[in-house]
Amino acid sequence: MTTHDDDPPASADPGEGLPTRPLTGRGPGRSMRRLGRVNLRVCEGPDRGRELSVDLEEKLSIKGGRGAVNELVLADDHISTSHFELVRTSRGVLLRDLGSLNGIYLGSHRVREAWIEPGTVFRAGQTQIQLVAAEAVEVPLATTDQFEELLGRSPAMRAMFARLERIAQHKNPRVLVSGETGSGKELVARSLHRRSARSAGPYVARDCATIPRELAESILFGFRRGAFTGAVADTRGCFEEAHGGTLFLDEIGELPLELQAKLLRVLEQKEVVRVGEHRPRPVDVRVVFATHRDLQHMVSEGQFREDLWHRINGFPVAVPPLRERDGDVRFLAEAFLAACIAESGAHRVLTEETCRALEAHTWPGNVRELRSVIERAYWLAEGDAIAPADLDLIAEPRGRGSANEWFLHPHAAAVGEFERAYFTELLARFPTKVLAARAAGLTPEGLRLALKRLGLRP
Ligand SMILES: Nc1ncnc2c1ncn2[C@@H]1O[C@H](COP(=O)(O)OP(=O)(O)OP(=O)(O)O)[C@@H](O)[C@H]1O
Repeated sequence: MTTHDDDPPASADPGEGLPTRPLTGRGPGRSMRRLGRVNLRVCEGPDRGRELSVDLEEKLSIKGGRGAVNELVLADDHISTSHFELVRTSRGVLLRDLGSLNGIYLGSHRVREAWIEPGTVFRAGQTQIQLVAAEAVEVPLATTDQFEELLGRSPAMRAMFARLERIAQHKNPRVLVSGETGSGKELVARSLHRRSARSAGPYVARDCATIPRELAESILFGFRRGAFTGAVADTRGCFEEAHGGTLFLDEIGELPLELQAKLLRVLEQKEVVRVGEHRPRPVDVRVVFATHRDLQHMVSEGQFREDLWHRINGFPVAVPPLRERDGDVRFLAEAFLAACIAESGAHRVLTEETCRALEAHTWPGNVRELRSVIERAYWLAEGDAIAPADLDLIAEPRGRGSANEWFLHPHAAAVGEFERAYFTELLARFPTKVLAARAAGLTPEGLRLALKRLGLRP
């Protein structure tokens, strides 16, 4: 996530390297050791002898498969286009099957995912690959527990703040923010804008998942009066609205393929052509993209343009899931509670037991879920102290409790819990919300409303 940013990432243009400035200007940055460079060697199969060395600090994961977009491109016919990945986690290197046809094997065991150590050999198709080394690197940490509106005191978040600080100073970085739903991607974009030299300019946010397909081009690039039925006046698109500032394009993976080509042109030429016009209009916009999907995987599957992926992936920022932020649940809970008190005046406190219940929870809806749990508990609590029962949480990891455990909770809480687990899993399984809605037997609007009701999506 956070890098020694003196070196631009491999996918960035020359000259796009991040400036080497102090991290916050509020004292020297500290650092932590985190998994960094990973070396792989192909020891058996058509690519035998191939070696790969990747900085996981920058790349976050290494993918292997036959598709050209993988870091480790393999010629083995028994390997899928997008076969496996090695991911940096707080526990080490996680090997994960990406839904391949023939699977991955550790010895004779087929595994879906496993933590592997240097020296481990795994097999994909007829190819054997060894994790030769996994080295720790020193990662700078911000010395504050806040980056504009983003709060966090865990090392994972302070490492991200340090990286954001450097990106914010950059003239025109291409930032791709990834992270689970509700983890704070939009807040990253807004905070980057506020910290940048463009902060006096406009900040415009658009969620590509909610733009109707037939209107997408005119919403992004604008249209001329009379260009289509209902186009009653010349109208700017969001690129023009964000001129001089920042445009945040959320859920970029949901943009239809034909529009991805047009978007790429706009990014390269820095000008838009409104629907119904021919005249290009210059736009000076810093675009921050976000996704909760694995875009690289989508590229392998032909669902996302490879050239656009390279174009937008200049500076990847991975927002860690809340469950990987040591100490942040309590810190954020107290901050959200303080905001409720400031707004309505009634004093409440979280008991020690309540804090422990919050920390035991896995937070599939991440910070958004935590925020809505605290806000709900604040209003439901009968006395000054917010008790664990006011949280309406089930202590077991979501969706994995046995049927017997569901009966220990009131019907409404159990159903809500099930629904949150169901929709979180649904979103993780399908590349687009349209497909997710279809699988759930809902309209896209029905899905949106359900997610909103459950506090899983805006
Ligand atoms: N680090 C943080 N500090 C304070 N508030 C946060 C933080 N991260 C997220 N939030 C709050 O959590 C909610 C969800 O954040 P946000 O909308 O940025 O998430 P997201 O990842 O963009 O969600 P989605 O995937 O649904 O688009 C917002 O209310 C936001 O203010």
